[in-house]
Amino acid sequence: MEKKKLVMIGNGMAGIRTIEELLKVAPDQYEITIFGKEPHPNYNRIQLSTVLQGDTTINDIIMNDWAWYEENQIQLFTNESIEKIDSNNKQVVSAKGRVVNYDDLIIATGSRSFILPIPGADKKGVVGFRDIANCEEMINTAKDYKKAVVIGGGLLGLEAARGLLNLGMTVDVVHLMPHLMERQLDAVAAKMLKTELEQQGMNFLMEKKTTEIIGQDRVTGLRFSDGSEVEADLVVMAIGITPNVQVAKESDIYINRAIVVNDYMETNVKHVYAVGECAEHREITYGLVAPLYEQGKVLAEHLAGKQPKPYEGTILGTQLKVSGVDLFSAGEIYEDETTKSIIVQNEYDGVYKKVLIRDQVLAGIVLYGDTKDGNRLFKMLTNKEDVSGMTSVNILHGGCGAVDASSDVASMPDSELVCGCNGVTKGTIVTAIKEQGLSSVEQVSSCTNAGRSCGRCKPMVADILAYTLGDQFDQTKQKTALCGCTSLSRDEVVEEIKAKGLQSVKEVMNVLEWKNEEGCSKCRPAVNYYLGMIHVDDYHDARDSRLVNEKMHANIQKDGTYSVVPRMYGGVTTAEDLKKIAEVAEKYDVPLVKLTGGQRIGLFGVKKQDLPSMWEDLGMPSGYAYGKTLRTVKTCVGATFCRFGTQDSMGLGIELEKKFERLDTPHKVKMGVSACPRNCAEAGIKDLGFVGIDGGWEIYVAGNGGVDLRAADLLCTVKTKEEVMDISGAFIQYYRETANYLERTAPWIERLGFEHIKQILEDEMKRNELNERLDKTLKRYNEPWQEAIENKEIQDKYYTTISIPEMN
Ligand SMILES: Cc1cc2nc3c(=O)[nH]c(=O)nc-3n(C[C@H](O)[C@H](O)[C@H](O)COP(=O)(O)OP(=O)(O)OC[C@H]3O[C@@H](n4cnc5c(N)ncnc54)[C@H](O)[C@@H]3O)c2cc1C
Ligand SMILES: NC(=O)c1ccc[n+]([C@@H]2O[C@H](COP(=O)([O-])OP(=O)(O)OC[C@H]3O[C@@H](n4cnc5c(N)ncnc54)[C@H](O)[C@@H]3O)[C@@H](O)[C@H]2O)c1
Ligand code: SF4
Ligand code: FES
Repeated sequence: MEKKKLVMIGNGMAGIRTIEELLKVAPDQYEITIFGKEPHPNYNRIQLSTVLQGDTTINDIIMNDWAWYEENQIQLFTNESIEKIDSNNKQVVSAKGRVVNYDDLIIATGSRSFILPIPGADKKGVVGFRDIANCEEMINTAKDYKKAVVIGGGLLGLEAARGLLNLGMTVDVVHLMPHLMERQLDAVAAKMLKTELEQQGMNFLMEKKTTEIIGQDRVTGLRFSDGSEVEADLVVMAIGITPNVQVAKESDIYINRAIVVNDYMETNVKHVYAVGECAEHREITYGLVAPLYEQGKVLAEHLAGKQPKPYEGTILGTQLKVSGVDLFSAGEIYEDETTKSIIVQNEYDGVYKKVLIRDQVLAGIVLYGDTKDGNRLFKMLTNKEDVSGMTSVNILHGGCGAVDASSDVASMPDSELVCGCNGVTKGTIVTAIKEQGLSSVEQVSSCTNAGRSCGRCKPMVADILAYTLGDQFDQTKQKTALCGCTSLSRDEVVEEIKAKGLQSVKEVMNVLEWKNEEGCSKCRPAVNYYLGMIHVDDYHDARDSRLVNEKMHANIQKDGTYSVVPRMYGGVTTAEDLKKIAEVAEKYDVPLVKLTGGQRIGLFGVKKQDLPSMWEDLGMPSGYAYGKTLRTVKTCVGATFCRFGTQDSMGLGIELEKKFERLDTPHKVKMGVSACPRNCAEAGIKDLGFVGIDGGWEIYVAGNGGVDLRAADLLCTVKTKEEVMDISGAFIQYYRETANYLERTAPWIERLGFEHIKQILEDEMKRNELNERLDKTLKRYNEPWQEAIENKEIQDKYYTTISIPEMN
């Protein structure tokens, strides 16, 4: 049966959760196309605060990588917004003019930062805080400027302010109201919060209304309604959000504050749904993920025809992600004549607790300084539990004064909520641990979703694991399980492959009893790599288990096109090769021809179906610009032309590249060869670097010039090219055999210790053994594009077009 077409506008948290839920209940129902305005795959927006605060990196917050879309056969267009919905013809039109038909349409466009409509708001240095681009702008600004002002003392503003302090800026927070976070905290809790944040270094300008942003091109300060001014190099607006509904505005979809939906997320137009922050349900638009995920589940089940329970709205619980601050708030904040309150204020310990009760049920909770009763109280609030038989102590502190984590967990009822973001209870987690044999927090997350959003519940998940597994709980496994599909660590998997002689990815997963028999995008490429590393003589590579770029032998670009980067050994080319590249660029109408950082020429924006014939026309080897393998060997001109050169850097570079090209390594490997210590080829920030000196070469290892800058360590000095090849081969092979898949040489050497690696490489016998295994492995590689050109099956399987929506 032909699949129905589902199009989703927006590639954010609520939308993608909806698709994940849909794939669970109706994996084959739809051919799915997603448009995202941002250039990234789906990421955890919540964690932008932690990225800004320096606790994690952008790479770590990707939730569904490119491979996930590919594996689920989802056509993703990033960096491409939808500008028009034509609900009569059931079509959407993108800003690039792409027209795509749908049977069902989901609008999941989220919100944008509200920017004060005041003079100067468009100056350089004024940003919202909503996406990766904003986050990067703040991080970059902090490198050159020192004074930040955050407008808005709500959740977002305070998390941004903490991040900017961590980036070394001085920070003023401008707030309109008399106390901070007035939507979540009462005056007492807000005062305690303000005192704590002042101690952390924030300065507050309370009850200030900004009327103008001053400066020429770039912001230099703010002016307030009372005439006072404050200096600023960076202004972050965190004064709330505006739902993104422009795209629906010109159609006949009904919009109030946001897109109005019913209890099944249906809009007034048939086959058009809205979910997330762009949706308005019973006159409420939500700005936290918990309700949006509930909406997503209902919508997915509705689309799958499962007749879900209607979505009836959510009571929100909030916390602030600033270290040193422990607060929780839910429901109503302020007393009135219909409420009775229980209040405990312990100024000495900095603890404040307030529970509001109306008609014998909880109406609101404010906790500051001690939030361990937050989830229990929140459950009482949402379940509308009758508290008439309870004392105030019982309400505030529960049945017993338990202290340690395990007894806390033991006394928790199964129905108690553990992960507020994802609505996961203790009972669900315990059942998953027992039934699926889970043994790490990561596995519990991937199985139940607990911990996948703000991450605050992870310590509690770990406590539940420890309590449920008892003696079998192994703290070390918490970090080392290969992925959620197995409880085995990398080393255990490698040992099992060797001991049991396992030959294929499928066999590894079967014999080692993977929980998910197909594996996932994390373990499949890793297992394929380990198998290839172990079976030196022969290994039948599982191409479909590789990461998408390696599978395609081309780097997939933001817009779904690919890049073509032919090899230029040592960065050296010829007029003949340049002519070929120019002809191919012209023939295939290549939109961008660019010199890459690795001294070669890249052709960008190539259509998938053009790849084989382009490579055939080029007749050059692949540069593997997409691979976990040797990428480039950067060289300086060296002794051949440079008057400072003492060695033949180009000659050595070419020899190295020819020897190690195509070899699978745990992560990409880059090399640099300079012919004198002026080091023009930047050998000091390469995985392997060589610097010519009088009478020989210095060999440097484990440098990195990327995000985590690391200067390479001097491993040794040698006299001849042969020694260089010998040490390099042994180094690479030792890295191949001992690193975790996707671990660069820099973290690997930190983990194993430089001295240890040096000792191994100083041992001639070990070096010989390593080189022997390496040489055997190198024999089995062929030129991948030559194979593809000669093999029709490969071409049909990987390089024909599938369901790419047509351009208008
Ligand atoms: C810094 C920060 C910290 C946060 N912390 C928390 C927290 O601790 N807890 C919590 O629960 N929530 C938190 N949130 C809120 C949470 O991130 C949002 O509620 C959630 O991301 C909303 O999901 P969504 O899918 O509705 O919107 P989004 O995640 O914003 O996704 C919408 C996507 O649609 C795209 N889009 C918009 N228009 C178009 C178009 N016309 N065509 C194509 N694409 C389009 C947007 O570019 C965006 O990528 C935080 C938010 C921020 C910014
Ligand atoms: N930890 C979390 O749960 C978390 C963290 C960050 C963001 N978020 C979500 O992101 C969204 C945006 O957060 P937000 O804090 O911007 O929104 P918000 O609406 O919660 O808070 C905005 C704050 O700015 C203040 N304000 C409004 N106008 C002002 C002005 N002119 N000058 C000074 N202050 C002014 C308001 O009084 C309010 O306290 C919300 O939906 C929020 O829930 C949640
Ligand atoms: S590294 Fe030395 S030899 Fe090479 S180009 Fe620079 S100055 Fe010349
Ligand atoms: S509470 Fe946020 S991920 Fe669990």
